Amino acid sequence: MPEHKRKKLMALSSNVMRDESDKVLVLGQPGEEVSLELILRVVADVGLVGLPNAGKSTLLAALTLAKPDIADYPFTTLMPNLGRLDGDPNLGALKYSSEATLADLPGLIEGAHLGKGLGRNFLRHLRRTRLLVHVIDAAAEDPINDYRTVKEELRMYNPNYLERPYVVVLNKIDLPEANEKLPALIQEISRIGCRVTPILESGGTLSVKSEHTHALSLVSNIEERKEKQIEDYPQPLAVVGASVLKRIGVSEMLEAIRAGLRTCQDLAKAVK
Ligand SMILES: Nc1nc2c(ncn2[C@@H]2O[C@H](COP(=O)(O)OP(=O)(O)OP(=O)(O)O)[C@@H](O)[C@H]2O)c(=O)[nH]1
Ligand SMILES: [Mg+2]
Repeated sequence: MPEHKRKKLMALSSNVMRDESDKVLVLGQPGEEVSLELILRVVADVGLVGLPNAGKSTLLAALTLAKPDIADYPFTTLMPNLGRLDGDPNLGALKYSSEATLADLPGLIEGAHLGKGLGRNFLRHLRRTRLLVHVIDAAAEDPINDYRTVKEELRMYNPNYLERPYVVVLNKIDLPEANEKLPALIQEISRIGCRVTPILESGGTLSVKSEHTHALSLVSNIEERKEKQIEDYPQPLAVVGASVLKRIGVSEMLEAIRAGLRTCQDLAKAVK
């Protein structure tokens, strides 16, 4: 380095010194240490939710090429699994617009929003989904209670999740205990999300309104100030019985999911 440049450099910095061979050395500055926690959120169109062992991973494997672990014990899935749903071939050239990514999440249990089971960590993965699919083991002792538990956990984590369009799959109908109660379950689940709300009409007469939750905006202020219960959120777009393991009702289920995705697209267009 020419002498004049070296002088200039030394004048500019207090951290400059020379070694024996007259080389200019610039002293290092103290470094900075940072520890970063990066939070990953998967981007999927459809989120599969349900209690452990309901058959979420089996469903993902039935509809996509994903190969998630499937086993007869709870909490088989510890991290979300993703699978790609092919576009609907009936749509011809529009086929690709009907492709979707499905996320199979770990099972939820009561108290998950407080950290029980696998906790609330994976619930964030639902944030960017457009459609939810509730997977219920219809052969379980009390499937309605299981369904309510999952909805309640979603509500406690983020009430917006209950506003999201959803389809309910009553799984394991190959088992006689599920098959027998299927019609009653479909009826009961379709009803939840459709509270019969007494409202005061403008004339002051009391009437009963059994419409979609959004009608609640009409309800008196006192009613509105109360915390929303799961009955006050939208009804399912569809409730279907299936056995994803034995491939019974899978095409009907797929049609319900595709129709749900179309509804989401229409809703998104309407908002734009
Ligand atoms: N009989 C019957 N069994 C099923 C059906 N679908 C899934 N199973 C079984 O139910 C068990 C649980 O299935 P998984 O797909 O691992 O359930 P999961 O909801 O992903 O469970 P977690 O990952 O623990 O939340 C497995 O033994 C499956 O073979 C079905 O339609 N009928
Ligand atoms: Mg699983």
